[in-house]
Formats: sequence, structure tokens, C-alpha cells
Amino acid sequence: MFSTAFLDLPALQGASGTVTLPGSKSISNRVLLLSALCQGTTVVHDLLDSDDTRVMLAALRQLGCDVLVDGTTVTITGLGGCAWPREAIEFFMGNAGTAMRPLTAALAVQGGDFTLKGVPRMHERPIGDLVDALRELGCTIDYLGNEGYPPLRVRQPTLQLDKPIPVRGDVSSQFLTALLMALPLAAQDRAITIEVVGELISKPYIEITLNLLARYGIAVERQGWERFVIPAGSRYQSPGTIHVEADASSASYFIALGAIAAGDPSKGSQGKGIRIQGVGADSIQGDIRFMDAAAQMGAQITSGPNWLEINRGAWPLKGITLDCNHIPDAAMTLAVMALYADGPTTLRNIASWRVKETDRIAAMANESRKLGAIVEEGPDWITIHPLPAGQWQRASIHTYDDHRVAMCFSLAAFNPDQIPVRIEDPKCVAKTFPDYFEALFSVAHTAAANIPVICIDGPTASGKGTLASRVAAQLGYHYLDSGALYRVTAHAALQAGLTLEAADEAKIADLARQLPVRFEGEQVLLNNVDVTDAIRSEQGGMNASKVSVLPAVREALVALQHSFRRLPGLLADGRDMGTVIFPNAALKVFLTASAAKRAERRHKQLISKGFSANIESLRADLEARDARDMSRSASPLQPAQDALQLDNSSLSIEDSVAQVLDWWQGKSR
Ligand SMILES: O=C(O)C1=C[C@@H](OP(=O)(O)O)[C@@H](O)[C@H](O)C1
Ligand SMILES: C=C(OP(=O)(O)O)C(=O)O
Repeated sequence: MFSTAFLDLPALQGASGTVTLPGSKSISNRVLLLSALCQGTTVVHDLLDSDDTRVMLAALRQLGCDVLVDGTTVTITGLGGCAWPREAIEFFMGNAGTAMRPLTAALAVQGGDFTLKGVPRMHERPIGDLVDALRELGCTIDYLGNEGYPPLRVRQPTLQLDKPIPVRGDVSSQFLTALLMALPLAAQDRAITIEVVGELISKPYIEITLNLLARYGIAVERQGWERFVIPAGSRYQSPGTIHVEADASSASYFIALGAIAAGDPSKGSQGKGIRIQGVGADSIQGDIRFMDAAAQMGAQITSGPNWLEINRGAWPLKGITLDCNHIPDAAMTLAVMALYADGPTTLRNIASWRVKETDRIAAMANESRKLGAIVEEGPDWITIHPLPAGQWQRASIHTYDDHRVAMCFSLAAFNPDQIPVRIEDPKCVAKTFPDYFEALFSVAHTAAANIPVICIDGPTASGKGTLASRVAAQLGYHYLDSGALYRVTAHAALQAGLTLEAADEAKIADLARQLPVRFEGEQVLLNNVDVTDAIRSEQGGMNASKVSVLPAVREALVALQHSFRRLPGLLADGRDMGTVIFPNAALKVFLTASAAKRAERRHKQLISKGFSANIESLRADLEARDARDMSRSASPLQPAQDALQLDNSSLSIEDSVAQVLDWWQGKSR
């Protein structure tokens, strides 16, 4: 997950390949609650691991539920038959509607002393219609803040089950879902009827609820969309094992990607289209119908059991007018596809957008306008006009802590003007798809020249590594410690019985060309063996310096270094990053510090790792190494002509990071 303040998406040119999507949020949270409410053990496969499911899991544990998590397989021992908690419990529901609403209903029907809270936005999301219905049923619920909104306090009910329970359905379908999941707990002796007041929105989510209830032994009788009868004698029964489909709403971004992005001709048939694993056209999730809307706009989609394949069809896409009430979440993706269409797109019947993670009509309108689009909006509709080539503007997309705003606008990076797009607070995708951007980068492609590189070159112990890795972390970029490649090469050469002299140059170069090296955080692995300590020693550094003067070895490592230039960008540190390896890098920094200062830092570093060291001899070694590095004929250490010099002798690491980021902002404006 990208936890940076912002993520700059370089201009993207195409996309192809396969993505396996994480589990459905709607199915996951329903299955968790249903498994908790029944007797016996349920093994859930492919559960979504995200903020929304974590708050549900935490709540179930607080209730005393036994939950065993093993990757995406979760084993839950239900509470049915167990003692219901008597102590007061406070639950934190984050911003998960699928946790807040159904859990409120289940807790209110069972009774106890429970407080349910969420993030500030959750306290602005309505729950009054559900509370009214539950009060009608005899539940005791108090508002702890504003009337009609969480936080709530739930106490002991006096259930009155003799008349139908009315619930409004025109603000959120989750209120009806909540009742449908809670009331089987009270329907042992008599049937319970729920009557929907007003037009029910987001109906396909009710179908998910009914479908899953059936899997847990509850056969609800549906009479149109107005009446739902939970039969007498209903009792939750674990299905034993259940499998969660991949999230159809998450699929919408990749369906759109397949429709918008050209393939990669250099990869032949492999370079065509996007394949989505985990969900197919026969999904039980209503948002799968997004594929029809995308097809109407031009996407070519084929599907089989649990997979979808999408190719670009009509181009530009076709503007459409669509009632989106049945696909409220995925419809947001259509708003961004609309920017690539041949005429305006109007999405209708989407009033619920205004009370979700943010006011989504306002958010989609504001952010599309920042890109240059003309957008009109009404209480329950939005019209987006296409944005022709030549009119896209550089924008920093505000994401309103709304995962879907972030995911939707990532698709703007395919704009024909090749303008990068900044996504603020990218970690908001954690609500339903923590690794969204990683998944996007695994299939998106662009010319190497579009992928930004920042080079930090400088002499040994100048602090390049710390500076480069910190800047990389701030920007969410990859990090190449090119010095480590020379250290590993020397290590591998010595292991192979070679000398580090010119006599073995060709053999060392052969080794370097196929170096089985991997970086995992701070660790460096050679042939899957951790060689971090061995190569980081003083001797490791001297050995690296020896192999690095051999031109054939330098040449052999060029392709390997280039391969680190991957989306969304690269921070490369070394001695010839800006001069030889990435001469077209957008920002080059030459980092220096006095020999005395560098010897002092190196001394501290070695002592802290438990190595003994003498500051005077360290300084002499450093100066000898500087001299050798600067005078070697292959890539001598020298600043690139266009490098900015940074002497950090008297700067803190924070100051140096701030300086580089400031230069970078200046370049990317
Ligand atoms: O029941 C569900 O799983 C959901 C119902 C929908 O909400 P509304 O019924 O409020 O539209 C949807 O937007 C939400 O993401 C998930
Ligand atoms: C509306 C959404 O979430 P919630 O389940 O919190 O309502 C959503 O995921 O788009």
C-alpha cells in the first residue's frame, strides 16, 4: 500500500496483463457477521483484508467470537449458543457502512450495553431510518451525537414482533440488509415481515443479502421489493465452508482500464487487454452489471467462470445516459470513462452518492473540473463532458478519504496529453483495496522516459543511501542502491573463487550479467541467501570499489540497473547514476560532505552495528577511495553537468530530504 502524502502517477500509455482482485467487501462483511451469528465453525476463503473488514473482525472478536486468520482464509466459531456479552462494549466501525448498519441491528435485537462509533464522516452518514425501524421493533437505541446519525448507544430491547416492521429504503439499502440479517435471531417462534417504505434503492445489494442468507439457512420470502418475510423457525446454520468472490466494484477500474488503455504491441498477443481473475459475469454482486455499461461505452468484454477479459473496442468511447441506481459504487468509474468519450455522459438516479464516503457527486464534479472537464450536476445526477486532447490540465486530485475517488481518478493518467496526475492521500484505498495502485502498476505501461528518476550521486559515506531511501519512501518510488550491486558482484565473484582483478574481468562480468540479486526492504539477497551484513562491511566496500573499476563489469550491470526504472518512479543512488546510467533523469543531486564528517558518520554506523572501528583510519580509507573513484577511467565519480550540489556536512537528514523534495516539486510543477 502507498502510505505517502500523495502519489504522482506518470502519464500512462497502455495496459495489459492479468490482475487477481481481492475479495468483495459486501460479501466479506456479510459472511463475517452471518458466520458470527450462527452455531458452529465456518471457514471463509478469499476474505477481503481491508479497513472495512478489519473493523468488522475486531467487533466480532470484542463480542467473544473466536476468529482465526490465516492469510485470506478465516475460520470463525459462531456465537450461537454461547453466552452473549453482559459487559459494556464500545465498537469502532471506521467508515464501513457494511459493518455499522448490520451490526447496529444485530446488537439492538440481541440487546446489551453497546456503543457504536466511527470516523467523523461516519457520524455524518445517516442511520435514522434504521434506528426508526429498530425502535418500532422494540429496540432501545440512543443517539449520542446528532439525531439521525452515529454514534449510537444500544441497550436491552423489549421486542414487539406482532406487526410488520416498516423501513425506509430510499436513502440506503443497507438498512433493509441490516434488518434482514438481524431478524432471523428473533424469528424462532413466528414469522417476521419487513415492509419497505418508499422506493428501495441499490436493489442488487438486497439480492446479495438474500443469497447469502440462504447459504446460512434462512429462506426469506421476497414479495416484490416491498415485503420480505423471514419464516418462523428460522435459525442460522453455518454452511461449513464459503468462498468470497473477488470484488465486482473493484473490478470496475480494471474493466475501465481495458476499455481505455491500448495494449502493448511489443508483447504480441500477450500484450492485448486486461484479464481479471476472481469474478465473472455470473457474479452474485450487482456491480458486475457495470460491464454492460462499459460495453455500451465501447469496451469489448468476454467472461468465463470467475474471469473477465476486456479489450478496447470503440475509441473514443461513446457517451451514454444511464440510470445508475443499480450500480451506485461502480457508476463512479463511468464518470471518469466519460472524459474519454465522444459526447457527454449523464449518470442519473444517484442521489445516494451524496451520503457515502463523501458527497460523491460534488467530489467527482470538482476533481473532473480540475482536469479541465466541463461538468454539470443536480441533486441526483451528473453530466460529464469529454475532455479532448490539448485540454487536459495538470491536477492534484483531492480524494476526500474516499477510496473510489482515488481509484477512479487514477484512470485519468491515460490522458492523451500525457500529463501526470497527482492522487492525494492514496492510502484511502485501504477501505476496500489496499494494494490498488500496486495492481494498477502491474498491468499499466508507459515509455521508460515517462517514468521519473531522481539520481543521488556522491562519494562514499556521504549519506546517499539514507537520503535516497527516505526520499523514495516519501514519494512511493522504488529505490536502487547501485553500490549494493557492486558489493554483491564482488561477493559473488569471491564466492566463485575469482580474484577481483582485471585478469578475471570477463568472468566477473558474466556473473554480474546474471546476478540473482533481490532487495527486500533493508535486506539484500543473493541466490535467496541474506548477504546484507557481509556486503555492508568495510571489506565489502573495498571489494566493491575494486570490481567497479572494471569496465566490462560496469557494462554488465547497466541493464540490471535500468530494470529498476518501474512505475511509479525511481530513486537511484550511486556514483554514476546521473552521468551514465540515467543521463535523462529529471533531477540529479550530487551529495557531498567533508571527509572528516563522513568518517565520523561511518564510525558511528559501524560502532552501532557492533563492528570495531578507528576514526583516523576510516578517514584515510575514505580519502583513498575518493581518489580511486574520481580518477578511474570508467565512469569516474563526478557530478553530472546538470546536477544540483548538496553539501550536507551541517544538515540534518530531515533538512536534506526536504531540500531534495523541494527541488523535485520545482521540477514537476
Ligand atoms: O450493502 C452493501 O454491501 C452496500 C450497499 C450500497 O449502499 P447503499 O444501499 O447505501 O446505496 C453500496 O454503495 C455499498 O458500498 C455497499
Ligand atoms: C459506499 C461504500 O461503502 P459503505 O459500505 O461504507 O457504504 C463504498 O464502498 O463505495
